[in-house]
Amino acid sequence: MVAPPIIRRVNSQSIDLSHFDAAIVDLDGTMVDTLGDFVVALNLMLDDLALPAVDAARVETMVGKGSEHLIQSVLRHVGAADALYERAWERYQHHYLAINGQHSEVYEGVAKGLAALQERGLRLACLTNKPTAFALPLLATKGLDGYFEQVFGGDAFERKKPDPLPLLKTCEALGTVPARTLMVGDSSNDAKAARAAGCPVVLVSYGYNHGEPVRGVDADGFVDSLLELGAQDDLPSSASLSL
Ligand SMILES: O=C(O)COP(=O)(O)O
Ligand SMILES: [Mg+2]
Repeated sequence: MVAPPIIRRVNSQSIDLSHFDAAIVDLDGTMVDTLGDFVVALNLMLDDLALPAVDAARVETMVGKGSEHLIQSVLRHVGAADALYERAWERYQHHYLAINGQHSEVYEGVAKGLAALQERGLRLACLTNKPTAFALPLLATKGLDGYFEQVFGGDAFERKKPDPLPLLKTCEALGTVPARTLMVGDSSNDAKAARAAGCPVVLVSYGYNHGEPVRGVDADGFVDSLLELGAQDDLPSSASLSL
């Protein structure tokens, strides 16, 4: 007889932050709405290469798997040859560093949510697929750098999310075990990496999920803001996070 499928318990139980020693927080789409920066830097790059511009709606579906993937996807989208990649990467890096943070906004509830998680005893690391050289100045410009003991970009380890390696390495750096380290992200990339690493995972409802509805992703819970996650015990039970 075929065994019945295991039904994950979702929307049934409030998450208890005392189960966690740390949280690993994603950057783009989770803490900062960086779509504007991506679009501006990419279009300056395309202009330098005499290629047509891309629009924000298209870029949104390509974000989250690191800059290399983003540039390759954009070049393919505008019908450019793969051979242009090296020059495109050099131009993109130049422009991104010059405009980093200028067309981006911190999402509502992020600073308060991070502070609330810390007050509840969780240590924090930021883990993004963005290059570390982009992530560090962005966090500093947005006043978010002080919350994190560790910041790792997409070039910090041999492989990026959705591979579990960056999460396992971040747990190692924090000195925490994956089962007691909560991943907080915005996409299936974060959720897949967390599942494979053995970290529980909560996704925000507002970020970039490769153009797909985020609630279709296999995650342990969804929140509308980081403040909702950090201050959930203060909310009415109907608004509590499910796990
Ligand atoms: O691909 C990116 O640059 C963004 O990555 P993140 O969502 O992991 O921060
Ligand atoms: Mg993200």
